[in-house]
Amino acid sequence: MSEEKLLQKGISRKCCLAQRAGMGEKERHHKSRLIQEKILALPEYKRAQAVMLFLNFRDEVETTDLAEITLAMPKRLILPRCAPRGTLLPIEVRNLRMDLEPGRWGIREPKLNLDEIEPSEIDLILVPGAGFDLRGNRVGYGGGFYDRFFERLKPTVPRIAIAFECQVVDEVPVAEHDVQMTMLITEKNVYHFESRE
Ligand SMILES: Nc1nc2c(c(=O)[nH]1)N(C=O)[C@@H](CNc1ccc(C(=O)N[C@@H](CCC(=O)O)C(=O)O)cc1)CN2
Ligand SMILES: Nc1ncnc2c1ncn2[C@@H]1O[C@H](COP(=O)(O)OP(=O)(O)OP(=O)(O)O)[C@@H](O)[C@H]1O
Repeated sequence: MSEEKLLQKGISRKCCLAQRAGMGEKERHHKSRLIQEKILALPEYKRAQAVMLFLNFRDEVETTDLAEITLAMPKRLILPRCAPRGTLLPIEVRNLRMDLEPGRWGIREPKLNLDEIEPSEIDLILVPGAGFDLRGNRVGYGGGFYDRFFERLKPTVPRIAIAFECQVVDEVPVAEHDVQMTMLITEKNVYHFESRE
């Protein structure tokens, strides 16, 4: 990635995260609930048998209840574990109280003794991010974890980003490796993106 692109991404990330950090606890909780309701109503979610979700850390959209609901449906719940060199391991979780431990950065991650699944088993992936634009571009925390992981999924798997409306900006800088989102869910909207291909 070019020096300039890296710099642009850094600025965009900081800007979006500052917006998100400006929200109060109550506001975040309320908006997270609205986002969860929108996800539960999606045909893509209803259809999916195996859902890859993430558990929120820092001031992200809260996803713990959605994880519990997914297990209760019952659907298969897959959570990411960070591994070296920007790799995400998809691990199946059956019990949120028993199966998690704090990983790098304090993110709640599946324990390593649990089953790692094949990415091809995933029907739907819910994606975190720092900022998004309305073309489906995403900027994350800069680890490149998700872009690398998307390459391992079936191309038909919907990539559904979750964020607060305040994380949506006019334009997010894009690099060659960046994979476009299929949808973005905020507390206000469900955005569908057309594929660039
Ligand atoms: N809830 C959740 N889980 C997730 C992600 C996420 O965005 N949200 N990730 C999405 O990819 C991965 C974790 N990615 C991360 C990448 C960088 C940093 C981070 O704090 N980086 C430092 C700077 C670099 C470093 O220390 O190596 C920083 O920002 O201060 C944190 C998480 C996998 N799990
Ligand atoms: N598919 C890929 N193959 C090789 N390198 C990649 C790939 N995706 C990202 N990278 C590298 O990873 C680093 C971070 O990329 P980028 O800034 O796009 O991450 P991000 O999308 O913000 O992070 P994350 O997905 O962890 O939230 C860059 O140096 C980039 O070149």
